[in-house]
Amino acid sequence: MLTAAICGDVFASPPVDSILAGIHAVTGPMGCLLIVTNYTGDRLNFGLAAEQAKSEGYKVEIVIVGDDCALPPPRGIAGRRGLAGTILVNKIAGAAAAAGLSLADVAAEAKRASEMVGTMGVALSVCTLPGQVTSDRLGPGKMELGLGIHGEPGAAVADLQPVDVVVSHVLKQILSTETNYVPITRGNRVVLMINGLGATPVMELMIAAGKAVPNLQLEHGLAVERVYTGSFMTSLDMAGFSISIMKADEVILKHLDATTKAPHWPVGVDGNRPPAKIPVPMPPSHSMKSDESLGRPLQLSQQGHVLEVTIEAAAEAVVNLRDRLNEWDSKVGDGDCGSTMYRGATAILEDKKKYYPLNDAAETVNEIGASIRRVMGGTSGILYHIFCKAAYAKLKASSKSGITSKQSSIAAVSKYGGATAGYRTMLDALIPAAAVLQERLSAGIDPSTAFILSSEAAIAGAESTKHMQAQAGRSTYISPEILASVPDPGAMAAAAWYRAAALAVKDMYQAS
Ligand SMILES: Nc1ncnc2c1ncn2[C@@H]1O[C@H](COP(=O)(O)OP(=O)(O)O)[C@@H](O)[C@H]1O
Ligand SMILES: O=C[C@H](O)COP(=O)(O)O
Ligand SMILES: [Mg+2]
Ligand SMILES: [Mn+2]
Repeated sequence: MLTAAICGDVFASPPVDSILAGIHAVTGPMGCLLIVTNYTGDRLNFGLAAEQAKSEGYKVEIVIVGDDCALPPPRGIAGRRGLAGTILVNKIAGAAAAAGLSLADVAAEAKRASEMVGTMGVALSVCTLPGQVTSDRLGPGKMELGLGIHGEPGAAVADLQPVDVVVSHVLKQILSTETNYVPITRGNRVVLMINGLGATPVMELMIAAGKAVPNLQLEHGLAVERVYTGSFMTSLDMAGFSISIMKADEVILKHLDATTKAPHWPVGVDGNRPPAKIPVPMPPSHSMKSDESLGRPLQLSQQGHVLEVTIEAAAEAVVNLRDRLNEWDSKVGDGDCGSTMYRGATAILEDKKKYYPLNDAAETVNEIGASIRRVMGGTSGILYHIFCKAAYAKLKASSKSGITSKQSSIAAVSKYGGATAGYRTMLDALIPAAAVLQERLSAGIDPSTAFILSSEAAIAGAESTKHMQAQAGRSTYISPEILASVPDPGAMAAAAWYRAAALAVKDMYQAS
């Protein structure tokens, strides 16, 4: 199956450096195919790692899987979520690679497989994030249809039903001719995967499979060629299962039947081969620069001191907001925004003491990006990494480019993330802040007052996300009724660090 799996923190994409370490560890002359589930954080972190690896001379291709059939095509730019159908794509690509196909051919087979598969799930419980209180949103006797595997609320809540009713509903939805998500019609051959979400006994998965097979045959006129039951793609301790259907032909069946060392693949294990041990080189811990002059200066200039205090204040604001960000994200996303931002903020506070050349604003911003890149992961991590890179480029070109560097950071986040004002993201705090800052500076107001006024615009912009429909990120999968009472966590985080930075600057100028 796979040669390597790159893990992030719970529900967050791994950071670019972890992905690069994986690529470095396993890529030979034939190249490397990255199979990525369709989440913003995954797409961007894997995308940047792939670009970096290519620039180092590696051959890398990416296939993105979005097999979710639970929701109508999303309003915004996020696309369909990657679910358990990805496991079938992994198996097919792995067998194609093991058969000696070229990188381009393996990628083409994986892409074709990803277009043949659809998935939908039903949850009987909400999963528990380590260290967080489990949501009680699912009352007794209820189930969620069309779940996401990251704990976000399902597409619909319904009364518990007998398993045959549930299975029949899910199959209809996957095979719907309205959404036309999978190219499966009567008379086709298919494979079926019943995937446990973490807390469903094998016996119950078998019962679901026992209902699904005759339903596919009799109701939908399909030949069921293979049935896989097991816990392949889980959501921590969630009870429930998902069903994936893939259209099958000889090539797909051959790859699915090929032997594999993967211990949990239910057929084809030919035993007795221990997993290969692959040495993984450690990624560099801060920016790739070998420049000896980088590192914390012994003597801070006045500007260096201001920068240090500002960074501290901004990072501490994020640290203090962790639990509330997680709480908001658990309602309108997957509950990890606070933990992801916290990882970044604590790394910044730690690295600042050793690595940040605080007298040089441009290089310091670059080092902040390096701290973020090393530890954060997730959508926020990669977008803040891009934010810092763009600011660095601008500041390096001219040390007086404070406001234009902010604008080009925002433009870069918008370019790569695909969102803009009104999409219900961090940009709804940052864009109004940059606009007010620009306006006040042009009006001749002193910079620290302009900074304060613009931070008020950031707070107001973040609060205004409560009234926005989501067009980017995970909130696009959440119903408008839930969104209406909760602000976008990424916007609140951006407003909080920006406001704290502005207040710190004001305090320092007032004191001097
Ligand atoms: N395309 C995007 N552009 C800008 N910001 C985005 C985008 N998608 C999501 N976000 C921001 O990211 C925040 C969520 O961050 P995080 O929890 O790290 O993401 P995830 O868990 O989805 O990887 C959202 O609240 C939103 O502000
Ligand atoms: O399994 C988690 C996925 O990597 C989610 O990615 P993301 O939340 O960072 O977009
Ligand atoms: Mg996440
Ligand atoms: Mn999240």
